[in-house]
Amino acid sequence: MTTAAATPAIKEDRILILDFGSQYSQLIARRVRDSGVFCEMFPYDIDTQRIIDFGAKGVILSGGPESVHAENSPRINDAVFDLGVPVLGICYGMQAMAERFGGQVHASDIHEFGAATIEVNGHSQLTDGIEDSKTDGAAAKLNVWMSHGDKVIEVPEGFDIIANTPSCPIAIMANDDKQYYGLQFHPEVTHTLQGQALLGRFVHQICECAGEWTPDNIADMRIAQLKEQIGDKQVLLGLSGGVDSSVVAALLHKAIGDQLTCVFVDNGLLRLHEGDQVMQIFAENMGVKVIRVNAEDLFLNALAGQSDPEAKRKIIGKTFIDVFAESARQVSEQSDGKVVEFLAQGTIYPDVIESAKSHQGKAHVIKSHHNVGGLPDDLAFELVEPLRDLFKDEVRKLGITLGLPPKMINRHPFPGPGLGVRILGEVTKEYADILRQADAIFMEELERSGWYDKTAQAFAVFQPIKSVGVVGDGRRYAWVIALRAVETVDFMTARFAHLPYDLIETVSNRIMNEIAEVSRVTYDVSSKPPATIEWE
Ligand SMILES: Nc1ncnc2c1ncn2[C@@H]1O[C@H](COP(=O)(O)OP(=O)(O)OP(=O)(O)O)[C@@H](O)[C@H]1O
Ligand SMILES: O=c1[nH]c(=O)c2[nH+]cn([C@@H]3O[C@H](COP(=O)(O)O)[C@@H](O)[C@H]3O)c2[nH]1
Ligand SMILES: NC(=O)CC[C@H](N)C(=O)O
Ligand SMILES: [Mg+2]
Repeated sequence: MTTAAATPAIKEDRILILDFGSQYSQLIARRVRDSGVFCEMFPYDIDTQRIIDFGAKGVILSGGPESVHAENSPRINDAVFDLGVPVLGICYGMQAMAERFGGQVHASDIHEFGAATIEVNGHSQLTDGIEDSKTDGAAAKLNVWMSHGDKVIEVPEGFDIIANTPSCPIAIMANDDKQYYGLQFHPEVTHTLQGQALLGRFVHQICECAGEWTPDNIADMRIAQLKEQIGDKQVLLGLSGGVDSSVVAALLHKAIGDQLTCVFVDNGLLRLHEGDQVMQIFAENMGVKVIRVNAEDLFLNALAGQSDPEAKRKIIGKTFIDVFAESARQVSEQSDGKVVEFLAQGTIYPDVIESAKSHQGKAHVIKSHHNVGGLPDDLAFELVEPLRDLFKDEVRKLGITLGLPPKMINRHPFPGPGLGVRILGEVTKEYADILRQADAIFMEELERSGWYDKTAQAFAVFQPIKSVGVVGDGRRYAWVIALRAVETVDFMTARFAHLPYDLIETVSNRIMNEIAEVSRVTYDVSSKPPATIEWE
């Protein structure tokens, strides 16, 4: 029974975003969450049942590249309007709504792109009192950001024209009775100065969502959801000591106490002394039961001879599950034979998106995160993934609320496949030992120079190629280490960190001097996209 956590009966007030393919759709989600309201985005064509089950208090229809006049262009599922909740259409979303209710949309190839000032002449619940500037007696003005070719030229019955620009006669339309609204511009981009105010007005006043998407409330809500999902059953949590699984541990500990057993797997692909550190932190800070499994041989044997990145990820994902299954048997034996039905993981939203298991869009598989795309099809557990819809910065805030130590919260992420995806090609213990030493030197110097906290993630990568060097008049023919450091907020895009040359020089000299098996060090200057953060 491989099941993603089902939508629980206890729900926070929530907004449904239907994505028609705009480049800014993801920003709508961020803005709504920033105003304290939970939301999720789905492709415009998801099943009717899912639209109903989501339990939205309001729906936002995104923009999109298509034209409502084009054959087979996307249409709004009528189930949206049957929900009886307010609907906000943005750009394409507005045009599709106008067309649906009998208005007229004028097709054009010419694009209006960029800043525009609109005049607000009409009144609506959405817009009244929201303005950038107003002189007595004159129309209120809004500075907005447009990106469209088509435009609505006649509003449907029941709608009023609220605002216009010289080139766009209907920049805002509103039907206050039904609470349907259309914006031709993009409120989700920061160039629309009152964009956050308009979205806030929509979700709070019009949809009547409470501003409960705050770390305190998220914690309470998730704990209640976990109690409901798990009942009196036993749960096994894969605990890596990273931010995500530590936050899950804290949530589960609060929700179900000693029905929780954590398993920390030493897969031989961890950083220097990591196993001991994790066990120590958890014994000291968390008061949760943790089993440590030494599975280095198991992982390295399974990986022997494998050099394809996706194959390696799948093997690691499966071996993790094998270890979890064995631990579950042991836990079950120790608790009067009660079967462990649930496996908890610290899966977060970017893991899901990049493994394309998302209900969020039709994204391509970039890489199979071991805990999502790398899971076997015949998983014998029901998954518990309370962070599956959160971004990393939201997880960190939640961790602080739950009282986790800042040192744990501010750790750089470390991928489950660990050094397995930082040793390019085949993984061996020899390579892992060399890489561990190089990585430890890099971390030490980052900490010492204060750059650890200024970068979002940094690590060393083992290159299985040899390069010639000269040491003490002798020839050295040895391996190459790459250093990687990035700046990013959400790990979806990243810029390589502009570390000072002096720091890179210190690290490079130390690595080549202290590790005889390394003859050369390089610095990775690739950003994401087009590169990814990890090399495999
Ligand atoms: N060594 C490990 N032992 C047990 N479970 C693990 C291990 N490594 C990863 N996992 C599981 O896989 C999940 C995803 O790993 P990932 O590295 O993305 O998250 P994390 O380690 O919790 O946090 P971070 O991203 O900050 O490293 C973890 O949350 C955890 O449930
Ligand atoms: O738990 C994980 N399992 C994985 O299989 C995995 N692959 C990448 N990452 C981490 O995800 C973030 C984005 O990485 P990429 O740009 O390489 O996709 C970075 O923070 C990566 O370290 C993983 N985490
Ligand atoms: N940004 C959008 O949603 C654009 C909508 C539509 N494709 C247009 O050009 O008008
Ligand atoms: Mg990790």
